[in-house]
Amino acid sequence: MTATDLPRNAGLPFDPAVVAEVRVNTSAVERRAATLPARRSLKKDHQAAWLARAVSMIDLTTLSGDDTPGRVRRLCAKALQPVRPDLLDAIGLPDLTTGAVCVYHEMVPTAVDAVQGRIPVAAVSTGFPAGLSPFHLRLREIEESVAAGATEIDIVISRRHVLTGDWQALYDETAQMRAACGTAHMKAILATGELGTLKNVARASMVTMMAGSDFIKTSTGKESVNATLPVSLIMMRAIRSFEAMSGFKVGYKPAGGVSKSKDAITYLALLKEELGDRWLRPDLFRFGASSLLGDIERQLEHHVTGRYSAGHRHPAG
Ligand SMILES: O=C[C@H](O)COP(=O)(O)O
Repeated sequence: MTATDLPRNAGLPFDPAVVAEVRVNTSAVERRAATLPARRSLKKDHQAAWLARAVSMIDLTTLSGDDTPGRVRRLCAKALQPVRPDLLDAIGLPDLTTGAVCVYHEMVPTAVDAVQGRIPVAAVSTGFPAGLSPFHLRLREIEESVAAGATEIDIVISRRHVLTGDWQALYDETAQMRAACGTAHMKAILATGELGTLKNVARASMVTMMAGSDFIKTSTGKESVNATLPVSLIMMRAIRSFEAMSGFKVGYKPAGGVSKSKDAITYLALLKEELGDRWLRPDLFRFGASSLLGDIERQLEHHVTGRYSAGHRHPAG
């Protein structure tokens, strides 16, 4: 598990008033998100350091039907040494690893063996990505992933509970999943691209945090719309409200489609502005990404040598 000095989110009893009070000004959110990529709240001179920071917060992911132990071992090797040592030396950084690796349940033993406890192994459990397998089997899958050595579990919520407004059912389901995780940290994937409205994203964020999620995460990477800036703004503000209400800091994980260094920097700038510096650490922030690392390594090489090399020289897995 990632080192942290923070208490885990113990959750709060379900309170329908919290859901009823959620307000979202969609056009203001969209306007603010649209201005972000152009702004420079992270200084350009510090870009290499920010990119290295981003690497330390990647959940390096492979979630494909054709995953093999060989692919997962390569992914883990990359996660343990994500940036070439000569580049790291040149930017004056010591050791660097990604935040975690993220794999399907069946690949957990391979990943656990490959990372040798140096970084956490996260498993997507609970019938990922649709989350429509029988509920008792979803709980069982969590328990088996934890027994196999996963110390982080990325669960998927039942989108229908959001779409039908059954907030109590969403709370109960999430709380039972959190209990099944035991000491493993739980990231609740909202699949925001399937929730219809930003207001639903805000409400689902509050309910899954009340139910004890350690992180809230945007997407499986399999929806037609995955992480976006407006959704991130909404989820970060929900995290801020939840902290004000409960005293607990919950982590944030945008996932799916974040593949460029400049996008990663934009997310970090938003995070810094909305939640502050404490969130800029792997215990409170992760990128769920399969190809972002390759682009960051290219940018770091450019920073050091002034040249770009071909993307295939920096394979992500
Ligand atoms: O959680 C992680 C996502 O599945 C990765 O999505 P990506 O392949 O678009 O980076």
